[in-house]
Amino acid sequence: MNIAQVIVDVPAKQVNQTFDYIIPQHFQGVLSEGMRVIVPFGPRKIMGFVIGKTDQSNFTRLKEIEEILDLTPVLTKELIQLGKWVSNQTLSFYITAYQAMLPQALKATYKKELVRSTEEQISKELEFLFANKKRIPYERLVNSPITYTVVQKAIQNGEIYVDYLVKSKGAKKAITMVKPGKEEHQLMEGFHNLSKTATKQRAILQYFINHPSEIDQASLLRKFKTSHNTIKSLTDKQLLHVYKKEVYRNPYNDDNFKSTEPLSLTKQQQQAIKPIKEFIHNQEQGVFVLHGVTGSGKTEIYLQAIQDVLQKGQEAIVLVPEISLTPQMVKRFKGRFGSNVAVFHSALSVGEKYDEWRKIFRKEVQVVVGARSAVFAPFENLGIIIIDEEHETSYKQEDQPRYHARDVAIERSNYHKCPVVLGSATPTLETYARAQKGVYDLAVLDKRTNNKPMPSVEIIDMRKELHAGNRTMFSRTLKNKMETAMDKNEQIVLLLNRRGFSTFVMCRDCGHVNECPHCDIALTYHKSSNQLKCHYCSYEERMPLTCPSCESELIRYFGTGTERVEESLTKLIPHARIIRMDVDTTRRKGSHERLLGKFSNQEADILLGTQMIAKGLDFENVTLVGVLAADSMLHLPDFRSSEKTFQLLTQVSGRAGRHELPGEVIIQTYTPDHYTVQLASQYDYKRFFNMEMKIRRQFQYPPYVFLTLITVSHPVHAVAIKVTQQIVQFLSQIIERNTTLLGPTPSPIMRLKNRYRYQCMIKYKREPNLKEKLERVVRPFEDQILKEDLQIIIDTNPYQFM
Ligand SMILES: Nc1ncnc2c1ncn2[C@@H]1O[C@H](COP(=O)(O)OP(=O)(O)OP(=O)(O)O)[C@@H](O)[C@H]1O
Ligand SMILES: [Zn+2]
Ligand SMILES: [Zn+2]
Repeated sequence: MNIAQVIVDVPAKQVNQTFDYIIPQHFQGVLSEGMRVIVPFGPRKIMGFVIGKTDQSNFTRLKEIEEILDLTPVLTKELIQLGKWVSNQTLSFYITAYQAMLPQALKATYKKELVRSTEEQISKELEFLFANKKRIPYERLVNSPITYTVVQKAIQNGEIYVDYLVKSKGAKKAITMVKPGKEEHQLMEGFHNLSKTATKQRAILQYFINHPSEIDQASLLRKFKTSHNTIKSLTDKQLLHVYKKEVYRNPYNDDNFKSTEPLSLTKQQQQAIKPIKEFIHNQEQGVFVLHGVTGSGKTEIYLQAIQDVLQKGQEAIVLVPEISLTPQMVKRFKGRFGSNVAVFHSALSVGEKYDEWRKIFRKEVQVVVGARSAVFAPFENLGIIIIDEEHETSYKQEDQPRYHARDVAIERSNYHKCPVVLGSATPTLETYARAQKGVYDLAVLDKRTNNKPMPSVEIIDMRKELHAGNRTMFSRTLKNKMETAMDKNEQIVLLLNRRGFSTFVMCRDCGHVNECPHCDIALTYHKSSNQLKCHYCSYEERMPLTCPSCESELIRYFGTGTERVEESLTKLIPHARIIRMDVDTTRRKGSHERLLGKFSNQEADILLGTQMIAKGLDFENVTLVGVLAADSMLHLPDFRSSEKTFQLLTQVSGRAGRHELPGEVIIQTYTPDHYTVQLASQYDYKRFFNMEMKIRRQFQYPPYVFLTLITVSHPVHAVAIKVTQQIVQFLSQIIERNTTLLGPTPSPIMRLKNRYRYQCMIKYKREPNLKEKLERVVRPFEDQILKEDLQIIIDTNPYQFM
């Protein structure tokens, strides 16, 4: 087996295959599948993954592997297979799939350098450029006045050459440590030999005589208020030894978590966990839907199931949505399993993520809690995969590879023969339908663990408020209830359901709306900076004083951003202490935690925020939840808009009355009779499911059919249309008779970042070889994609339709 099959780091259709390389003698015992290597590719050197080894190649004149980047494979055998599967499922390149499975730190970076290969005199310009160095960065040449002809000639004469370097991004963190370099009696001897005036050296040596163990250099220097020189004098005498020690960055200080014991389960919890435990015990694959109302103790079930898995010596993956990966959540897992838990969170730095990954890689932890990509954790003996809030759309990656973590989890569970648990108070229709059909097992928790009823919900018709002359965005009922709650020192959560509308600027005279010059979308007004921003391409401009179209001065902003709500709330209840949480106030690292911490310490009465406050939060003192504009996303061009609204209303209602104090919910809406609002207020998931399924059947949407969305974009309008037309035409010839083809239609946001976007949708029940058909459809455009900035995005499980 002296030939390696390598997937190279070039995401392009033409190289989406393995390439054969000879494994040189000195690597033969060492190199194995799953390792990263450096290989020559054309004139360059690039990174690649070895995914197979063989004795024979169909190609002659193979090149040799240049270097090995790992001594232990970073991809397990299972993950190599899984990467192929992901790439096939999502129609993405192998290299893209493999890279999505690994921490960013393991991605390669490339550097070009100019190297001098002769001691002889070279041309004056080049001598100057090299300035006595043997190697210089290529950029120095690019930024110099030297012509390429001069360089080319020097290369032809063999005076210099271009070298391509490949590096791993990942930096292990190392700190400098100091320890005694000799036995105690020798240190004593050294101490006596030191000059009386070398007080610092004496003090430090005395310290090591008393504490003969290692200490990090920084603390040592601090302790003795001295410099490196003191230590150097001692190491020169070999009395001390200085060395580097690799450490993990520790974003979560494990000592801060109070350890918790398993709770004794309620009857319902016991019933729910029993079959899961059996599957764990029998090493059986199966998918469990844990349908439990908010506060019903789903998390405790996860914890106790994991405990069984750990006792068997196996490992567990827990996926939670990005925004509910709060310190509260981490605390619950670390509280139970201590430092046996790695945490994957997008707020971690590249280095921190790499460290968490290495804990798994080196088998130092058995549990990982993390957002979507944690589903690829390189465990080799998985005993359970849990997906909390399984309905969350953030489990779908909206970039290549467009995988859904749920599908990956199920694929992995087949390999490991272990259960998957999908937990939610509002499962997706797809998941619940499968549970009803018996494809998945269903466990139900319909009571809260505190045995309190779900908080009562009152729907407020905002049209009536308007008729009664209330022009604020707070109904009279909500205002009164907020004041009552504050009088009792209780706390309030206010959700502004903002998706789908924001604060835009309009001229009252001519109706002109300020739009982004690159996208077909209104600009959003940001009060704090007095700027208009595009939320899609980050274009920004100052808020104009007059209308750009008619020069009227009556240009105003409309809509309800969180900033405006905060402002009018302050006017309405001047003594309210408000914490606002939205993308603007939580951008900085740690600010999310800080704001929640403040609210939890009751330093504020009202937590006002967007979607990000709806999930997972558990505050004892919250008795009132208000939803402003509950219906704002009901009318988006997305067949899941009702489902998403139902999920959001249920989630946010679940934040009230979770402990001793009873809770209350106020939903403000302009469509009080909509079945989504009505059924959410009654916590009637079953009826909502049935209603919504009827509609899905009538209009032929998932779960009755499967969808594939093709989006074509190009800077030239006519090209985008034409290509989409051609695709539709071609597709219509090869798809099944019962399959529906919609389009070409302009995407809901037709122009984005100066690209025109058209789409077509395939709705099908059975479409054999669809992936292959899609590839065939795109093939004629490959040249245009490469050379003309044409983009064709195929999503075989779309969640975004804008
Ligand atoms: N068996 C039990 N006995 C007593 N208390 C319990 C039990 N199980 C869970 N709890 C407590 O009940 C509360 C709600 O439980 P948990 O947060 O697990 O519910 P959940 O279903 O995950 O809620 P949500 O979906 O709203 O996040 C927690 O404070 C938890 O500690
Ligand atoms: Zn105007
Ligand atoms: Zn824009």
